[in-house]
Amino acid sequence: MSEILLDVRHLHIQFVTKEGTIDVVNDVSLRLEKGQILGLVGESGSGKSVTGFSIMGLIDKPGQVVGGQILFNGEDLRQYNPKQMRALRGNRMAMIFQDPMMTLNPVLRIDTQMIETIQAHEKNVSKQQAWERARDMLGQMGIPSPETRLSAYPHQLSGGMRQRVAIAIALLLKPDLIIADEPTTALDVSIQAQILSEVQKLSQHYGTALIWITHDLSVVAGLADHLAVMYAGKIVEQGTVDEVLDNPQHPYTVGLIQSLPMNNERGKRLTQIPGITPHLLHLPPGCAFSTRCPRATDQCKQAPELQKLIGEHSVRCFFPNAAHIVEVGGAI
Ligand SMILES: Nc1ncnc2c1ncn2[C@@H]1O[C@H](COP(=O)(O)OP(=O)(O)OP(=O)(O)O)[C@@H](O)[C@H]1O
Repeated sequence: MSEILLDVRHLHIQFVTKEGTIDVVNDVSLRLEKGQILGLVGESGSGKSVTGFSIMGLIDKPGQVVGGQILFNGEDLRQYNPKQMRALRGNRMAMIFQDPMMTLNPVLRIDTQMIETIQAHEKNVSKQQAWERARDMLGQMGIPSPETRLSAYPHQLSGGMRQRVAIAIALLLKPDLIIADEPTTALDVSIQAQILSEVQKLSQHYGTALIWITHDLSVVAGLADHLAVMYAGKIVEQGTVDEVLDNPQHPYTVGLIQSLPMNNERGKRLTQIPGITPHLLHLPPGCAFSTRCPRATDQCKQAPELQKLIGEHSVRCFFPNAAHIVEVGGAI
């Protein structure tokens, strides 16, 4: 039987700004089994990072989780106090960021940082044992001559190496869950591909589940088992990678897939989703995508619920691509 690691139910997060209260994440539900990889995809500002931060208990004023549940190994993290959350972070769950310096301390050598991470969470591990574990983890992250790199300071490493070290630190305590917020976006494509493949191998090896946040569908297409597509704070489509990519139902997902370079003919301009993401304070009534949507009708002035389709697939649209779908369930 599969074991559910993370079960986010109807998450609702608001930011209070001078202009008004904004629902930055609204009715987001996500499930992740142990060891699974979920790609959380959407344009800038769609609420992906805020969702990730809320799972880690890192939402701060003016933001607030105002509704929903975040169940991790069956326990509701919204009931945890800051001390309990700190113990969980770094130990059972970790986060990696676009900028590895969010994880790394610029004035400490890599070995010091890695040994401290292990010894802060595990008693009875000697310095030598911790050093060996650090060395092995750097090696597994594809870092050549890890012994030498361990005595380096972060600024002595390239951007790609720094990110590998940050990922190695996140993996050191073999957490159940890592949330990766665009960690390869700033790197060149070949280094990005190497890092993705190493992370995928290590996640399988250690049974670590991953939420990989990205605006780039092509990054997660070969990495994730499941995809959730966000638009303006809501999940508009989710399912297994094959369900979503082979059979996209929401017009926004269709647009994201069509705009991938691999789906465009050489020499032609890239296909783009028309229009821009509306500001969250000024969303159109009903479906937030309706102003950019080729399928929109008057009905879309009402807000569609997430509808279950076949398998694990679901979509938030009155007019999914689903002429062939025989069994469309009720709202989730
Ligand atoms: N401190 C803050 N105060 C007010 N609004 C915020 C704050 N942090 C985030 N937001 C708003 O929350 C919304 C979601 O932001 P979030 O960073 O989660 O988007 P994203 O999909 O991860 O995009 P990006 O890839 O640009 O980070 C955005 O509209 C953003 O303006």
